[in-house]
Amino acid sequence: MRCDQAGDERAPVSDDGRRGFLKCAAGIAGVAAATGLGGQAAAAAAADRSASGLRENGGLPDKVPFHGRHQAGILTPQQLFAGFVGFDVMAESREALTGLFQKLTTRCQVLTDGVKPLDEQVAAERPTPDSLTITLGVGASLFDDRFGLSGHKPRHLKAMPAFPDDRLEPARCHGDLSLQICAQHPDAIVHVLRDLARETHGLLRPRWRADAFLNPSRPSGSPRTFIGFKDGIVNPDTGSSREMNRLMWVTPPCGEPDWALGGSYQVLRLIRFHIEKWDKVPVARQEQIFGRRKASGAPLDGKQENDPPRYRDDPHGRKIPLDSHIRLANPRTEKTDRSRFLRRSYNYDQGFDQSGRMDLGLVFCGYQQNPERQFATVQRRLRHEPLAKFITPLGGGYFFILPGVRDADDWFGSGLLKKT
Ligand SMILES: C=CC1=C(C)c2cc3[nH]c(cc4nc(cc5[nH]c(cc1n2)c(C)c5CCC(=O)O)C(CCC(=O)O)=C4C)c(C)c3C=C
Ligand SMILES: [Fe+2]
Repeated sequence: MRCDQAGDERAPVSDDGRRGFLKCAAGIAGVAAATGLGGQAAAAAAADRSASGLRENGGLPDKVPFHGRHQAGILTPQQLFAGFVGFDVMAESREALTGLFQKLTTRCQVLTDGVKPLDEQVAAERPTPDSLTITLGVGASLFDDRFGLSGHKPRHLKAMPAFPDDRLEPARCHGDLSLQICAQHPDAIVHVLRDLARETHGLLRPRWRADAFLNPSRPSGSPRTFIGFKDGIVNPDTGSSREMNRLMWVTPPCGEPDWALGGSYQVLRLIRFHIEKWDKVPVARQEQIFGRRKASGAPLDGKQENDPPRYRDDPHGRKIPLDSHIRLANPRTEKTDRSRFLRRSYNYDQGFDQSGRMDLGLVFCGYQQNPERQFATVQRRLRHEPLAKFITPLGGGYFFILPGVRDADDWFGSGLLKKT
């Protein structure tokens, strides 16, 4: 089957409920998969790292390997803080663009090895890796006529369209490049941005930025968004390379250019909550809107967070409403199986707006093989969901996450810029 075919699903619907308790191990395996370790070596490395305190760091190594077939920061278990930035490229020639990508490669490699503050008075401090990952994407606009790349655009890359009910602000959308910078402390993200501003001076102009973070698990399990429900409970199995090759990575025969193999599509959506309105809704109604219990995160037909909802036993939606968020987002049928994708979202809080309303919400971040087959299909299913009244998408973009930098001789976009 080609990567863009949505229906005719032959693979069995996988058992999402199993994943929750495997999440930490899957995260570890995910790191191994991302770095090219396979099978027993990965398991041994995972065991080694758990023994050396990996668990205390949320399943994250202090230093996330930079080199690999895929970029870090996708299968990597989520760090606590994230900065998402859209940039325009100011380079004026193909050579300057190549130089920019090479410079970004060097700096990202050095920084993930250990973030060193630029300030002179603290420069003597030992650099700390802080589980930093920097994940680079390219937007459709990079493939215009400036750099001779127009015939080489990834097949499904286009500017993010406005969906019904979106109120997209141009100043918070799109970009030639995207950076997702994730670390265990917010200052690491600022140091990365300062370093890149200095090192790429004149070549990049920021368009928009969203700083975001994970809330702590309360009292346990998946963290909660500001809407109060646990989020990120169900995701594809990052420990399964078969699942990742079906849902995440650009793999043959996707009809994608060769240079793009090993990459992935990133969908970013800055979604504001109308939290004052939401807070007036009784909890029982909120639970119907999501299809899960607010306190435990369990589906309305289950007891625990990781219990899989059993839609087949509830065809009329008496327990889990047919229009609930989880049921529309993932109906768990054979036909909808290939529209699943990996969510890696964070919360934002930007204080109050001019009317005194709280300006907070979600930096929704999804990774997938094909944004039309996956994100957009799910988004269309969610169109008339009751949650839509309480949220407004304001920004974001579609980006293609470049394949990983293989080794010290390789650089971001080498396949694209060398060959074309
Ligand atoms: C188009 C895709 C999605 C958008 C946009 C989206 C927005 C959004 N979601 C929440 C909160 C939750 N989402 C949950 C599950 C969930 N959401 C999507 C997709 C989109 N969400 C998917 C595919 C799923 C998984 C469904 C499943 O497989 O069962 C949940 C439940 C917990 C969980 O599984 O993570 C919550 C809570 C908000 C607040 C929001 C917009 C602001
Ligand atoms: Fe959701």
